[in-house]
Amino acid sequence: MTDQTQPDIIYTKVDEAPELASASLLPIIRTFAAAAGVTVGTRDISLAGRILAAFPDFLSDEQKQEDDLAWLGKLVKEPHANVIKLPNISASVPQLVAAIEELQGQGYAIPDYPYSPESDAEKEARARYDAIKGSAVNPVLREGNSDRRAATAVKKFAQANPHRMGDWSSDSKTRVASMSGGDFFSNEKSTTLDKAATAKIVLETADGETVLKEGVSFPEGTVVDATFMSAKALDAFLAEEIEKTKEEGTLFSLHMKATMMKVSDPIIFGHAVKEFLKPVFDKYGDELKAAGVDPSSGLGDLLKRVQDKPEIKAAIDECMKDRPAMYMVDSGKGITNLHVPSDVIIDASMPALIKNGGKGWGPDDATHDTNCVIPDNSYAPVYDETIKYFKETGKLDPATAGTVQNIGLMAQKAEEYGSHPTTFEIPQDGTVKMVLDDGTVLHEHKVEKGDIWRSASAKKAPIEDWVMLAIERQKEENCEAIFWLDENRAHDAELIKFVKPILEREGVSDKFLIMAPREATRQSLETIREGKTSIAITGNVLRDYLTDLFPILELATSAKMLSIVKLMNGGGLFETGAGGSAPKHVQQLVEENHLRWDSLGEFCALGESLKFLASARDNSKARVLGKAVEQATQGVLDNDRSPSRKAGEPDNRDSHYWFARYWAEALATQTEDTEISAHFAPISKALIEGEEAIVSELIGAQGKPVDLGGYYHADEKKTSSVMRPSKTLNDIIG
Ligand SMILES: NC(=O)C1=CN([C@@H]2O[C@H](COP(=O)(O)OP(=O)(O)OC[C@H]3O[C@@H](n4cnc5c(N)ncnc54)[C@H](OP(=O)(O)O)[C@@H]3O)[C@@H](O)[C@H]2O)C=CC1
Ligand SMILES: O=C(O)CCC(=O)C(=O)O
Ligand SMILES: [Mg+2]
Repeated sequence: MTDQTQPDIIYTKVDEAPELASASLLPIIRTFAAAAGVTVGTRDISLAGRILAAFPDFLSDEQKQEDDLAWLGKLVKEPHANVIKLPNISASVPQLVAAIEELQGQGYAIPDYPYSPESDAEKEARARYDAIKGSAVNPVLREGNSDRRAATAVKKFAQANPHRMGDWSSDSKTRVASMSGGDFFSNEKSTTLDKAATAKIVLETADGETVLKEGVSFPEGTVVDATFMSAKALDAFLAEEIEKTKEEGTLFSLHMKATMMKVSDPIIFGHAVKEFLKPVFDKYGDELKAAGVDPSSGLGDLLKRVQDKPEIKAAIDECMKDRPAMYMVDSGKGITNLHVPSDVIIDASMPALIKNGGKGWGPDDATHDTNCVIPDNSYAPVYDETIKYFKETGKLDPATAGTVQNIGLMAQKAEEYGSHPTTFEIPQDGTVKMVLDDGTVLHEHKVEKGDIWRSASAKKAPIEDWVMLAIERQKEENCEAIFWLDENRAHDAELIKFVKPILEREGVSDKFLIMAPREATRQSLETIREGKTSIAITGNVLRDYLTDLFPILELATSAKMLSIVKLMNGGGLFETGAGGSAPKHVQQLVEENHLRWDSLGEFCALGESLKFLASARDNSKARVLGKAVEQATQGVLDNDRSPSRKAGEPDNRDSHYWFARYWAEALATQTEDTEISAHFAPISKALIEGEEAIVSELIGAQGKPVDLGGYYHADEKKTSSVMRPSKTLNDIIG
């Protein structure tokens, strides 16, 4: 990889709503950048693209696709990397299967997803699909720690235009339920290695020793954790909460991260499906198994598989009558919380419920108080405390609230999000041991069949980089800064041993607090209620949770966040917002040709990427472009040009027109680079003069269903024609 062969900026091709938005925005970015000699390339990290790249041996030469994720994985370790990363699908099994079927229907002869692989070929296909499953992109690209916050302009806009917040009442029955023991939190052990080591993980049983994993290598200074969740304790807890929910008259809801915790959380989700339908599984367990039912694929998949089994269907209906009402994903279509493991994702689902005053949607298409089941106690206290705080003090006022920024430990697959290769569903009662090459038993746990055992780790260099990033950010903001670490949790206690000496060495110990997540939650909420800023310095999971929770409370969405990954080898990865790919937005576009996706995250990331290019390569034209992007973003906010939610009103495409117009205007009127101003003067003029035609062409396109030629692998030409319906605008952009 050399600078000469590579575009200055790589913009990622993704899925769903952000990819639709790119069809309209990327041509604008490319045209504008080209005028300043900046090149923008694309690399495909979409689910369909990653599937095709994994099966070259099943495809014709024209169908073959390069493995762009592997290419990007190398790029992010190079000092000149400059990547704009949009959110992509982290696929659950049902999503993966749907994408495979769509591709097969388009003539790509890839293998079916083998649910229970038997032959070597099936095992091989399954291994390739498993590598694509879940959050398979972010951990590869995130070779640095995370800095997420609302840009000042975005925060000011939210304060001036506060969104609606649901009221909280002190007698709300909404609550968080977590296990009272036997969970990952209570079983955790953690040690920091004083020298480099290689470990194996074994299960000792009455029948002998099974090697679960070998050759797990750790550099010196790695914090290595091991823990497990007891299957029995989990089932007892779920059974009790189902009963309690019914007594309390609330909605039953389960909040997991089956995408990012792609091994452990689908298993926990499966336990909930099984427990909810316990009488059915007790009576028809064998038949369900024979029909290929895997509870971790959800109720939706189960119902499909028993379509022609009236007796089981009747038993399910009977059981459901006796169960509490469920929190719904789509009450109109009967899609429940337990239908698909990737539908309810905790980072987005809990904040949305909290923003709505603790109410979830029920099967009656009305909102109700909800029991939020989050089995493990490691991070559930954050939501529990938030809910308690709002019950006590009432809702937050976005017009006056301050902001919580985040510095997250993320690099090199830090903590739980890197634990997939070392997570196991225990096949037999016994003892799991993690043994180092010198024979030391690092960790051991007595386990039972079905328990979920896992080891997670965090490396020294990323930890140190994270603490230094926090120090830098605190200096910049000069505000409250809290390490969300619990001295009574094994892993956190190890991290504190890194944090304290660095703070002392840098002479800044007095600028930082160290608080357990529950206490830090309350403290931060009190701080922002006073209109002030707090920096949350957290591990990887809380990075994920908090950068949806606080933005959703403060700005209504995490899509508007600035999300910077300062790559450890010097490059920059600029993520667009902190949220996902908004499948509901695609549904609306397909039905009524209105895309409510807000590209503010893309605008912010583009500005940062150009500024980074300017300083990393001393490129003054990129600096001019970047500054103008900031002005254009400000223009979109000041003039309220963000997309509306309703068809017939300005949408994502309109916001891109205004972004282009303000960008061109800023470039035409700046005086730093006369070549650029001369180039953009006529473009700016054309965009201003074309307003009436462009706006009416864009609005005129809305209101009718559209065909994109696919969902996971849409037709590029069709998508482009849907997303670029204004001839006047297209003629100007070229
Ligand atoms: N970085 C990444 O790559 C990430 C990927 N994901 C993936 O995204 C998919 C969907 O995840 P989900 O949990 O539903 O979360 P999403 O963030 O995609 O959606 C939740 C809701 O947030 C709102 N929203 C999100 N982005 C925008 C935006 N740009 N403009 C306006 N509103 C927005 C929408 O609300 P409304 O419907 O009310 O308009 C949306 O329905 C999954 O496949 C998941 O794995 C999730 C998080 C991060
Ligand atoms: O990688 C994913 O699946 C989700 C990422 C995410 O939610 C985040 O980084 O905030
Ligand atoms: Mg997230």
